[in-house]
Amino acid sequence: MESKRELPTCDVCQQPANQTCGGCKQVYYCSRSHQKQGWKDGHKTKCCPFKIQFTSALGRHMIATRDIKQGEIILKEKPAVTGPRMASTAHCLSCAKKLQPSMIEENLDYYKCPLCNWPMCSPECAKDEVHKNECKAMTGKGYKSSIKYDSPEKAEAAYCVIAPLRVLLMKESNTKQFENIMNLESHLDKRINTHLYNVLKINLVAFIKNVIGLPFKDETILQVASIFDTNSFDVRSPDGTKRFRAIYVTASMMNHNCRPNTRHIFVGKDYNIVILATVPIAKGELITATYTQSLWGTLDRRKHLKQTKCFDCECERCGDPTEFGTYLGNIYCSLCNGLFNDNGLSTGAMLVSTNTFDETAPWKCEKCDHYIQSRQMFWGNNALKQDLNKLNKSGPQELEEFIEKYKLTLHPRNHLIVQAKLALAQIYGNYEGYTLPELPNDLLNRKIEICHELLELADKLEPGWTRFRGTILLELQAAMSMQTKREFEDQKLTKTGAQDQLMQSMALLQEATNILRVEPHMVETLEAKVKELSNQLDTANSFPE
Ligand SMILES: C[S@@+](CC[C@H](N)C(=O)[O-])C[C@H]1O[C@@H](n2cnc3c(N)ncnc32)[C@H](O)[C@@H]1O
Repeated sequence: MESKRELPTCDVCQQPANQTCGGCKQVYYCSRSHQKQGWKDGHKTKCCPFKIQFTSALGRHMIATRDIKQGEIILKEKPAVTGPRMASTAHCLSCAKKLQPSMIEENLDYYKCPLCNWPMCSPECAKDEVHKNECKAMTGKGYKSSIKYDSPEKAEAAYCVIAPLRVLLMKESNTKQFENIMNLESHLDKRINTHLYNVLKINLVAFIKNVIGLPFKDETILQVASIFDTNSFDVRSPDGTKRFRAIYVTASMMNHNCRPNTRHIFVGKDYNIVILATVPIAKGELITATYTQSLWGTLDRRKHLKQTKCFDCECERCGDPTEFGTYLGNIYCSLCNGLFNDNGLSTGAMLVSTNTFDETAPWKCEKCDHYIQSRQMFWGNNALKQDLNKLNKSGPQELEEFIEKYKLTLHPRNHLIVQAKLALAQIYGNYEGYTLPELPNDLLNRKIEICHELLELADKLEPGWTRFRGTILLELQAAMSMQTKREFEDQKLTKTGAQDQLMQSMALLQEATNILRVEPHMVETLEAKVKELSNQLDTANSFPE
């Protein structure tokens, strides 16, 4: 016999109901008035287009409870706790600003909190609420920081105590939030015997127990450090002067995917996180973020995820030896190599991993029977990475030479070549001596060509409304507008041709604006760019036919 389906009931009066909340599609109401009442009674703070589920393979993760549109805000959340990074150069403990030493009593030193002696940016910050509890806990036990800062660029390990201390002090001051944080995944069992955690056992545990005298077990103290390592977001102010770690309890329920469907930004003076859908997300789909760099090859991404987040990524991209046909992490086969097409690019075949989920699996040529061991790939990759890191990136010359030097080994979309091209896209058009008006036509064309390549790559690896796409679109439209101006002045373009090209630039700028206008610090720049391009269009329109 068919079982009777239970009728949904109204969240307010528990009577049968047939209307759902439009925001989450999870809660039912019998009428419009009860929907309004439910909203006021507290649904307002709980309504969201996702739910948290659990599976043994993925742990807790976010699932869309309704279709989510591209660009839609999925979640806005305050940080549960913030703190300096594990090892940090001198940063203010309150506002997180990177500090510069100044002359204090004839010595180059930082301004320090008069009570606990940690470097701060000002007396106001020393008195700030964020710092109050830890300052009291330290000075109450007669502790004063005595770190000797050798250089403003040297990261100090002593900072590792601050963020865990803030969480542990919450047990008394904000018990609910303390429990929320302690409920997060830590992977302490996998981290506890690593070198870093052996150091923390000596420094952090001794500081919390012996110096501050807090009655926590060693394991609880290390668990907090491990919760930070697993869940915290790296937060930076738009101008790059402030940098810290923050835990957002709900946002940290987003699992990782190497082709994510969200991005996040931080807004307001409290650095609230805003999670945005970069592509349309269908009801029932996982809502994912990336914990690594999208422009790294699979070997590097999986290694980073294993080391920092303690899991083996088995997403679709990691499972595809060509990374959706981009060959981002691949190199040419040294036997098949040597043939070129008309553009001077190698037409050789690629070496691909025989099992991307096994980092020890050999790599094989797609055309011939040539194999190499995975460790050769690792070594080669690392050697070239070091080569790239050493380059002078204040100008284009060494980056262009790198691309030329490795064109027989690395595909034009190999991640190292892509990183060099990304740097070039910024240099051409922006750096001194290479600003758009100064750029010769061949370099202007080079910038445009690189921007197109990068956008194509982004479509495959991190599609949709990502910050990467928004930024490259801005670079491309600026270069294209300059190209149009020059071609029109050189009479290579008719008035209609110029108008058409400027309209294409405007379409790119519109898309960049749709992507980036949610970032408050971008609004002014975007408005200025729209105004500039509109003026250029008006000028073109005013020319006689
Ligand atoms: C920020 S937490 C995400 C929430 C976590 N799943 C939980 O249950 O608390 C990060 C951890 O989630 C797990 N995780 C995230 N993405 C994953 C994925 N794609 N596959 C397997 N585990 C994943 C890993 O254990 C990782 O260290």
